[in-house]
Amino acid sequence: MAKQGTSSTAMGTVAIRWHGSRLELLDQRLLPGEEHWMTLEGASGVAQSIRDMVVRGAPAIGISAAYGVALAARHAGGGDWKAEIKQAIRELAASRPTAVNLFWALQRMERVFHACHSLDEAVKRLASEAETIHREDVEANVAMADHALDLMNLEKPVSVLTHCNTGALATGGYGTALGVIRRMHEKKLLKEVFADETRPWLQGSRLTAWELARDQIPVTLNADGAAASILARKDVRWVIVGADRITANGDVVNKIGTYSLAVLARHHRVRFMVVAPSSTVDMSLASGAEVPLEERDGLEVREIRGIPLAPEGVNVFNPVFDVTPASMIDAIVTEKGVVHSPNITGMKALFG
Ligand SMILES: CSC[C@@H](O)[C@@H](O)C(=O)COP(=O)(O)O
Repeated sequence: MAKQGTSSTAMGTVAIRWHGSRLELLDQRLLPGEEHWMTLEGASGVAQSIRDMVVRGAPAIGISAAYGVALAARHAGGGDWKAEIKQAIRELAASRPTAVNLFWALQRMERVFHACHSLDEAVKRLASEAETIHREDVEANVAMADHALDLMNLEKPVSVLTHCNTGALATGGYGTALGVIRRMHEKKLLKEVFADETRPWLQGSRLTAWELARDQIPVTLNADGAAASILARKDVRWVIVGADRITANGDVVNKIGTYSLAVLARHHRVRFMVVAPSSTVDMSLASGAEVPLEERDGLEVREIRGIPLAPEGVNVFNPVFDVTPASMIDAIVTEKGVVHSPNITGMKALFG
C-alpha cells in the first residue's frame, strides 16, 4: 500500500514514521520528483524496501530493520512465534551487506527478543527497543554536530564539500555529515556547501540537494568529476562525509567515490572528516579489507529511469562502496568523541 503525505515535521525532514502497527517509509527512489510514502506491515516488506533502496543510508537501514523486527512480533501467528521472529531477523540481515548499523540494530533487537517470555511481552518490548534505537540515533547526530563544530573551531564562514546523502533521509533525523553542515548553517559558519551528485544512484543530486533546499540551506551541486577542480579553486576547508562501516584500524567504508575524494583532499591540503554514530563502528574487523563491499546491478550505471546512457548490454562494474584508508582521514567524529588521525590505538581508546 502506498500513500502521500508530508515528510516535514516540527523537527525537520523525516523519512521514517512509526505508527505502532505499521511503518511508513518515504520512497527515496522517487525523490526529488515525488513524495510518496510506502506503508509496511511486515518484516518481509521492510527487508525488500532496504534491498530496493526505498530506504537507504546506514543508520536509516538499521532503524528500519529494528521496526521490521517489531512488526514481525506484532504479526506473529501465535504458534511458534519465536521461530517467526528469528526468520524475520534472518531475512532482514540478508537485505544489504555493507552498513554495519543493520547488524548492530538486529543484534540489539535479538537481545531483547531472547529476554522475552511471551509473545505479548515481545510485541511491547521490541517496539519500544526500535523506538529507542530511532531516538538515540537522532540524539547521536546532534551530539556529533557539536563535536564537529568544536573540532573545526571556525571564526568565520567556510566552504565544505560533501558526498552522497547523510542527512535526515539517511538517518533517524538531522543527519551525520549533513547534520554538521546543518549546524554550520544554523551558526552562520557555512559559506558554501558543494554536493557531489554521487553517481550512479545520485544520492547527492536527488536527495542531498532536495533535503538542503527544503530546509533552506543553499547548496551548489557538482558532477563528481568536478570535485578536484573545486578543491583546487574554491577555498574549500573541509570535506565532510558519512560512513557505512568503520573498522578497528580506522578505515572507513562509505559510498563509492569517498576514497577518491580523500585522495583529492590530501593532494589539495583540504582536511577530511568522517562523521558517524558509534553504531557504524565495527571493532570486530581489523581493517576495511575485511568488509563486504556491495556490488549492485549494472543497470544503475547503464540507464536512468529507463533512459539508456550506454550501449545495451555493455559490461559494467558497479561497486557501491569503497574503503578510505585511515591514513587519509584527519578525524572521525562520533557521539562518543573525536578520533584524530585515526589508528588502532585511537579507535580502541574510544570504542574498547
Ligand atoms: C548517514 S549515511 C552514511 C552512509 O550510509 C552514506 O554515506 C552512504 O554511503 C549511503 O549509501 P546508500 O547506498 O545510499 O545506502
